[in-house]
Amino acid sequence: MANSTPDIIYTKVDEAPQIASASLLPIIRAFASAAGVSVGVKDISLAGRIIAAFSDRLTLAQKQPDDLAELGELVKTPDANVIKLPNISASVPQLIAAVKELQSQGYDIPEYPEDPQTAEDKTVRARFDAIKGSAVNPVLREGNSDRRAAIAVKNYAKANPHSMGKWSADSKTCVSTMTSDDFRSNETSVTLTDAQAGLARIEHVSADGTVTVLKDKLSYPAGTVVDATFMSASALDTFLAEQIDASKRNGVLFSIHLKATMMKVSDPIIFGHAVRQFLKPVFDAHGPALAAAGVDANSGLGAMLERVAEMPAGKAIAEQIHAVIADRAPMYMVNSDRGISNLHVPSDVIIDASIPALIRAGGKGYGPDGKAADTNCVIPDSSYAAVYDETIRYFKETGALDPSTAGTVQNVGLMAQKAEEYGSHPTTFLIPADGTVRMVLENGDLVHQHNVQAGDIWRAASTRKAAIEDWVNLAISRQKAENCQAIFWLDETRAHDAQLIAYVKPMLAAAGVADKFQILAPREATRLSLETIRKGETSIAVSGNVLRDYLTDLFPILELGTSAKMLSIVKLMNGGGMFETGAGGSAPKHVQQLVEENHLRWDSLGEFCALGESLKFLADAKGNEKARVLGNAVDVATQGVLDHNHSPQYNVGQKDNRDSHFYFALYWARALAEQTVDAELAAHFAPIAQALTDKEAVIVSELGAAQGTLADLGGYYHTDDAKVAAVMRPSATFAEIIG
Ligand SMILES: NC(=O)C1=CN([C@@H]2O[C@H](COP(=O)(O)OP(=O)(O)OC[C@H]3O[C@@H](n4cnc5c(N)ncnc54)[C@H](OP(=O)(O)O)[C@@H]3O)[C@@H](O)[C@H]2O)C=CC1
Ligand SMILES: O=C(O)CCC(=O)C(=O)O
Ligand SMILES: [Mg+2]
Repeated sequence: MANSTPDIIYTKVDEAPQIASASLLPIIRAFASAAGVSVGVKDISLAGRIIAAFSDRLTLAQKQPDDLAELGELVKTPDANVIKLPNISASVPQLIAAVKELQSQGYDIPEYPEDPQTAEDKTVRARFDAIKGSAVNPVLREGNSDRRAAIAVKNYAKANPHSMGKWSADSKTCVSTMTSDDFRSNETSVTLTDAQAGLARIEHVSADGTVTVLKDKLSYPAGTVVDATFMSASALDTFLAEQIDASKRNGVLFSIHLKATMMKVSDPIIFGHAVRQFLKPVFDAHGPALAAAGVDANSGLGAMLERVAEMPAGKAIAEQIHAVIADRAPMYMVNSDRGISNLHVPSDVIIDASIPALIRAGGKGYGPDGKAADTNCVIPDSSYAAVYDETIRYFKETGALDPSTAGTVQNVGLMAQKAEEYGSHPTTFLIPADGTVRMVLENGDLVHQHNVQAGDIWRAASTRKAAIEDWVNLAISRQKAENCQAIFWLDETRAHDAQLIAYVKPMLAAAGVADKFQILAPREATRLSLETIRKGETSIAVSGNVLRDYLTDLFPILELGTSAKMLSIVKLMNGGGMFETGAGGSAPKHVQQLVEENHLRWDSLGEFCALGESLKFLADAKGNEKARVLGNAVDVATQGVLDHNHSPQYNVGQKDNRDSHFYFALYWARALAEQTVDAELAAHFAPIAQALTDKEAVIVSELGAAQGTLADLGGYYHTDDAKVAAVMRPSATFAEIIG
């Protein structure tokens, strides 16, 4: 692969970032080619992954190679230089919608078997399961995470603070979480000794002694931290029922926040419990009929209403559903205009983005009446809920953060080699019958054992020694570079964290930097970090994988207004580099606005930051000095876009993504024309910079004229490249100069 691999791999993804790429990537390729830098593309989109998985059923013209598998190999080599945009981690409703769209385009993709019975259905289902949920990031993230705001971005945010909702001390907004029998409370954890290294299996032993192997041939090297835990279904139901009642009693919106995408096995099941508890009278009255009609609560109220509409007695059931909803506490809405509630689609409310947005708004969510209201934020598992609880308490006490003076929380996140809960998908099980679940090692040691009941969710997760050590070393080097407060967000009273602390403390001591770090449980770390940034100072959060995810949305959304502007570097453990674009997702709402008004408010600042880093990495890795010149000029261009306020705005008629790309190209070309390190590049870009300068008014007017109409993308999950290009490159003048 090495010789034919392009210098940089850009990723084809979904939704807003993919549409933005239709405008940005031609610019990047044109500029890079002037320096002899090749930029390839690998398709990791949801549609692309479905097509690759079922290529055996497709025509030659339709077939696609498995780009994700190829990239998964590449990131394990020192040659890797990947710009990774956010992709859809699909929930079942999204997967079904994508299949339907591909079928309508003539692709012979099978239906998603919701309840596979035959051997063939089970094979199909296994292929879909490999595509479902967070199926890309765990494969590509062969390194730990370094996410922070670049200094220019942070300074811009201070000079141009975003609006923040006001907090009042008597806000009724709160976080509610379980106090027992959840993943946090039931967790056990061990670090495997040399004698314990090797294979492991997970088995279920039913009350009558029948042993069923749930998973075999797990392979753990010595030093791996292996956890196991479960969430009790009955405790969960009791908790949810209480919270649904409490929300009504306290006059607040009911909301539930999960990560049904990334935690693709456990969280859809928990979401399904919430749907069933909220609509308990309906399920009590019609449970068997609903099941017979194919209703799966895990797929949400939206899919349920569709199925109910097809039932003979559907009208009466639908009426009962609406009557129950009317009688309950009002629900936190995804889109009140369209009647889309928190419980409609499991992937609509994703905790890392949803709670920070609510906190940014002063603790308000939107109710069914379209009005902002105080909200009960239900987070069933208590492992990380304290972070949000403490943030909300802090703002109630002290008022909102002021982005014009706030400091920053950076993150060093443990995520390599599918660390922690992140990699638990193949070892998470919905328990079929009462009994025990145990993990047994090759040497016969029984390392975990839990008494479980039917319906409980049991899961194991592992974290490898090499990943942990790499993470601690990254923390040490980042703390040294910033010379600021650094906190390991680890709770010594939690089973898993205690094992990590046993790694962290000796490593810090050996490096002579124990005094530079604190180790604090999430609640205490949250409080101290908020106090630190309120003083305008910097803190580094050194965290596990889930907190990496949560904190790199929470703090950026408070400090910068969005996590889209983050610098997000994955230093791959085998020497390569992966540069993620921002810390946010694929912004589905943005596509809707583009289709309706031909305005794309996606901000590509994350792509600009990643591109600069990728080019400079290329220069270091391959001794390509032209790439360094290009990379340094990217930084100047990014600063120019910020300084001159050319970032996309919210509303139609204002500047959008395409305008920001034009200005990025203009400033990039100027910086290249003006630099004196490489005369050849300066000579190449001088006329381009001149042409872009001369034609600025024409180009801006051509871009502006495109807005305010419907935009045809030729699809949602599997768009038509030519149609998207026509929408995203409406300025003939600009396209001609870029070439
Ligand atoms: N790295 C990855 O691959 C990731 C993938 N995802 C996936 O993305 C999808 C959506 O997830 P969700 O949790 O809704 O999070 P998103 O980050 O996509 O959306 C939340 C909101 O963040 C704002 N936003 C995010 N990125 C940008 C940007 N570049 N420019 C401007 N605004 C931005 C928008 O707010 P507003 O509308 O207020 O402007 C948006 O509506 C899911 O399929 C999820 O699995 C999510 C996170 C990371
Ligand atoms: O992999 C995913 O599903 C989401 C990842 C994510 O949200 C993040 O890394 O910030
Ligand atoms: Mg995230």
